Amino acid sequence: MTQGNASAPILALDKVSKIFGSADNPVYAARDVSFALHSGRTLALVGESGSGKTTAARLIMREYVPDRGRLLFRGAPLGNADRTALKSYRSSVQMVFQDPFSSLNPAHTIHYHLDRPLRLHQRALSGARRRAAIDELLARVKLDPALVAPKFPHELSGGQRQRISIARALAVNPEVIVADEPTSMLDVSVRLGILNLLNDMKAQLGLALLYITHDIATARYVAEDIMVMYAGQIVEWGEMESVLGNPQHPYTRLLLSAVPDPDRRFSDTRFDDELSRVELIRRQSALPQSDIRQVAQNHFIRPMLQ
Ligand SMILES: Nc1ncnc2c1ncn2[C@@H]1O[C@H](COP(=O)(O)OP(=O)(O)OP(=O)(O)O)[C@@H](O)[C@H]1O
Repeated sequence: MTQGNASAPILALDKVSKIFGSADNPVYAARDVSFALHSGRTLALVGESGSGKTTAARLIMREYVPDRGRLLFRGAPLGNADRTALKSYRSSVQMVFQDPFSSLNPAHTIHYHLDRPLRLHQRALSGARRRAAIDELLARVKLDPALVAPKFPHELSGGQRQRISIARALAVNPEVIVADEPTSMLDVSVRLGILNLLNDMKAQLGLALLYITHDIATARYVAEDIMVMYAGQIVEWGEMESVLGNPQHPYTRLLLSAVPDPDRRFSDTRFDDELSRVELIRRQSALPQSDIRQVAQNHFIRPMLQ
C-alpha cells in the first residue's frame, strides 16, 4: 500500500488473515490485510466495533499468529526470525492500550512501572542512570518527575496515567507504537493533550504510529494516512485528506456522514438531520442495517474531540 512515503517501511503486514470459528463456519476477523508503517508517520486504522481493528493490533503484537500471510519487520519476514530478532521486535514494537486504569498495576509506584522495562531491556544501565532515564521519560510526557515518580496509579488522573503508559512504551526505545483507542476512556478535556503528545513523539523520535479508532475526527487530527476496515477487510486507504475528500467506499461515506458538526449543539433537529443523511447513504449502498445502527450509536452519543 502506498502511503505517500517513499522510505522503506519499518513494519508491514502482507496479506494477513486471521480466522476464528470452525471450518464450516469461519469468521474472518482479518482477511488479506496489507499495510505498512513508516517512521515519522501515523496511519489511522478506522472502523466500527467488530470490524477487525483489535485483531490487526494483536497480530502486530504477536498475540495472534496469522493463519495466512506474513509480517515483515525492516523488510524481513518475522516467521523466519531467530530469538535475537524476536527480542529486538518485542522492544521495537510497543502498545498503548485503551484503558489506562487497568494497564497499570495498582500495587506499584510509577517509578517501578518505568524502572522495570529499563531493567529488562537495558541491563547495562546502573541504578543512577535508570533514575535519570525515568526523570527524562516523565519530562518527555510532560509530567513532573519529582512529583509523579513516587506516586501510585490511583493517585493520578486518567490523562496522567495514559501519559505514564506512553512513557513506559518509550522506555525501551521503540520504533513503532500501536495505540488502540488511547483516548476513548479519558475525559474529553484531556483527550487533546494525549493526541498532541502522540504527535510530538512521532515528530521528535521519528516513531511510526498505528492509531486505532472508530472516530474519524481524532484520526484526522493525528494521522497522515488512513485505512478503513470493514468486516475484516481494508476497504479504502491512502493519504488522509485525499480519502476523506473523496471517499470511494460506501462504508467510508457512512462513517463520514456520522461525524457530527462540532459547531452545532446536540439537538433533536440535528439528530433527525444526521439520521436522514445516514439513511440516504444506506439507500445508496448495500450496507446492512445493523452497520448503520452501529455507526449511529457510536457517533451520535459519544462526545467528540473538543
Ligand atoms: N478470539 C476470538 N474468537 C472468535 N471470534 C473473534 C475473536 N476475536 C475477535 N473475533 C471476531 O472477529 C471480528 C473482529 O473483532 P475485533 O475485536 O478485531 O474488532 P474491533 O474492530 O477491534 O472491534 P472493537 O472496536 O469492538 O474492539 C468480530 O466479528 C469478532 O467477533
